[in-house]
Amino acid sequence: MTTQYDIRFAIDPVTAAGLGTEELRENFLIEDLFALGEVRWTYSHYDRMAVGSAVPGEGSLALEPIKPTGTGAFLERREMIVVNIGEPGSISVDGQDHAVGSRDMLYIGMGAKDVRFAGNGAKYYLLSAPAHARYPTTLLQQSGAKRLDLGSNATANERSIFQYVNADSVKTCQLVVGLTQFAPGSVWNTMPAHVHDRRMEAYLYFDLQPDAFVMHLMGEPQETRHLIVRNEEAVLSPPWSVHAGAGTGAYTFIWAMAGDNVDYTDVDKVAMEDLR
Ligand SMILES: O=C[C@H](O)[C@@H](O)CC(=O)C(=O)O
Ligand SMILES: [Zn+2]
Repeated sequence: MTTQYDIRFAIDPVTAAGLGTEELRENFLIEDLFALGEVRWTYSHYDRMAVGSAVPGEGSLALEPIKPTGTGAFLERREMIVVNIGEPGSISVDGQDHAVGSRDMLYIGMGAKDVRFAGNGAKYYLLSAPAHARYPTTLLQQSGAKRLDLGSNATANERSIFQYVNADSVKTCQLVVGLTQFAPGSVWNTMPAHVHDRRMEAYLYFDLQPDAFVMHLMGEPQETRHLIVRNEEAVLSPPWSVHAGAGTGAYTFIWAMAGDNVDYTDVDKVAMEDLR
C-alpha cells in the first residue's frame, strides 16, 4: 500500500486536560509523517482537516481515495493545499504539470480527479478540508504571500509570518495556510498566544536539527499542556486550544487552518498574564 491513513477523533478540553504524555501525543502529535514512496494521511475530526504527506522519490505517487472521506476521488468534495518543504518537484493535476519549487505551495480545487506527485527530493506536506465550491488550481509562492513582521529580539519572538493564502493570491473555501520563519536567535512562535474556536489549526515544525525540539503549548489558556515536537512532526490544534511554542534551536513552521471562516483577524488574544 502506498497510501496509509489514521483517524483522530475530536476530544473536548476537559478530557484532554486529564491525559498523560502518551495519550496527548497519540491524539495531537503526528510522528513519522513523511515516508519515502508513500502518501500518509491523518484524518482529524476537528473540522475534518486531513493532514498528510507525499514523498515520491524516484517514482511518482498518485492521490488515492481514502475511506474516511467516503468519496470516489479524494478531492470530490474537498480542496487541498500542497506545501513543498523539500527540493523542487512537480505535481500533475488532471494532466497539467505544475512546477513546485522549494517552499512553494499548490492550491488544488475541488473536483480534481487525477493528482500525481513527482520529484526526487521533493517532500510534500498535504492539507485538505471539505469544500463547497470549485476554485482554480493555483501556485502560491513566498513572494506572493502577505508578510507580517512581529515580535522582537528582546522577547525571542522576532519572526515573519507569510500568509500564502490571502485576498490577492487565491480564493479558498476553508483552507488558510502560511509559513512562519524567525530572525536568528528568536525561538518563540505565536507568543502572545491566541485561540480561535471558529477554526482548528495544524502546525508542521521543520528545519530543526536532529537533537532539537519545539516545546509546543496546547490546551485552554488556563490549563496548558506541552508536547515535545521533533523535526518534521505535526501537531493538531483543537479549536479550543492555544498553539504556541519555543524551540531549543532554530526552526520554521507551516500553519494551516480550516473551519467556519477564513478571517485571519478573527482571533481571541490571550493576555500574557492570563496563561497558566
Ligand atoms: O492563527 C494564526 C496562526 O496561529 C499563526 O499565524 C501564528 C504564527 O505563525 C505566529 O504567530 O508565529
Ligand atoms: Zn492560530
